Amino acid sequence: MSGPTTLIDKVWDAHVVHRDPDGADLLYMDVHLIHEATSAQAFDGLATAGRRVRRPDLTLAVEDHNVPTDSLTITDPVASLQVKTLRENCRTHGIRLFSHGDARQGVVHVVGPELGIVLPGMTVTCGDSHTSTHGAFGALAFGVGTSDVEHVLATQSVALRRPKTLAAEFTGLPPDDVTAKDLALALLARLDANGAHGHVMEYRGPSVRALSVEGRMTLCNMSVEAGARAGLVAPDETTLAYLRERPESPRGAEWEQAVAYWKGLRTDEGAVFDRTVHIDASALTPQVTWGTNPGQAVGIGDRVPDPEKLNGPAEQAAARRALAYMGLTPGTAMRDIAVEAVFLGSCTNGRLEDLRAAAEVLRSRKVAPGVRMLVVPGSTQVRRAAEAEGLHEVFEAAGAQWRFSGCSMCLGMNPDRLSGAQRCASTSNRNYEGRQGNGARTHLVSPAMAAATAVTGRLASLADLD
Ligand SMILES: CC(C)[C@H](C(=O)O)[C@@H](O)C(=O)O
Ligand code: SF4
Repeated sequence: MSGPTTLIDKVWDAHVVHRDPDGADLLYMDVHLIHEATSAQAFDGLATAGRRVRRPDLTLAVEDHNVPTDSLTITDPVASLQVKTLRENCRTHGIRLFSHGDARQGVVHVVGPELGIVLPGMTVTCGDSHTSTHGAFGALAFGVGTSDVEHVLATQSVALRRPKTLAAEFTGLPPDDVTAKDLALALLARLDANGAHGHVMEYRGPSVRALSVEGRMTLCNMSVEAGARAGLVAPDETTLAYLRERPESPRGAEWEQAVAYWKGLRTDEGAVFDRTVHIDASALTPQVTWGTNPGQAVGIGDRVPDPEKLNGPAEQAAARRALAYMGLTPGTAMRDIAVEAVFLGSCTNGRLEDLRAAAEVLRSRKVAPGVRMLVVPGSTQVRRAAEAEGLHEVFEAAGAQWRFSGCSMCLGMNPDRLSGAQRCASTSNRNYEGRQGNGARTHLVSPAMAAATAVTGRLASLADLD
């Protein structure tokens, strides 16, 4: 590419190994993350083809999706088999694996960044849609399917069509109670569930710059919920400060060299995006979802929308169906909706900063009677850091359960599930039908709102607390 270029195109172009006439580019991958839920078939395919893993040194495996969070012993037969298979595959190919109980175990998208193995300008892939999280560092991070996982294992590259570029411009600065999660939900509400299909988004503007790296991870994590291939934020001083302290980030002269390169990782003045969306962050309020896709979100002070008043027949039909599933009536104030469960965790909002925000709310307050609250650190490192600050005591004193790390109630793949049509305020990223258990009803919120909701027993923000 010549002339002013977007960051997305710069990172893409720096990784093209081969251009195919049919339009796909073969892209080199700097980091490959794997987990027990989506790697077994890929390793099987590799074995059938008689191949080895090309770069075990660039591959990192964790156990996260299936593991129980109330114990370090896996008893479920399906989970046991998946974990055993991952362990065998990692042993066979010499891949580093963080197992349940390891000090560095955790949700794959929390573990990679905290180790410092994802750096600005890198390409990252994983057989998991929320790989987009790693875009927070100015990396191009793609979730791929199992056949692509096999391809990356075998060749350290993957064939992808060049994405379109979308600038998500957040103008102004948000009010104090509006977090990265609220920015993400507000953007999704604007874009609709599949509105960024085929694009990579670059998050831009002063409110993105003001976010911590953790907040940027929350934002990038949800890119895929808009149908985007990935999302990223250009690196800056905040990124450098985060990376400087990571155990595996470059040191000494290598660090200096890397920083010099990273400084050029930004969208040039005058570069043109295929599409631009503006969101006025200063006008936002804390967001909550009412439906069964993450873009069905409103401000906490709003009401459940009337499907008949939405735009067009498709959106109306989707809303009718969502409301039937969610057991909600149009016009109900969001603040009047009572919940039975609260889930604080996941790769969206299971980092230390998220736990701190919730603990702040729960300090000297109690979880409402009849509400079950699970606090699940995104990684064992997060769990230990939180314990060192005494956050676990705050959660337990409030009546919440303090767990080991894993994907937990983010999805019903492990013992942490809701039963029946239970309603849950959740800091995760998906509210699809059955996501947290068959029939379960999910309302996506930020950590602070999850904690406020736990206290009041109804969907709430900080403004609802005494
Ligand atoms: C199980 C895995 C394939 C899935 C994903 O791709 O994202 C999961 O992590 C999720 O969040 O739904
Ligand atoms: S925490 Fe949830 S979103 Fe993240 S990887 Fe696990 S299941 Fe997927």
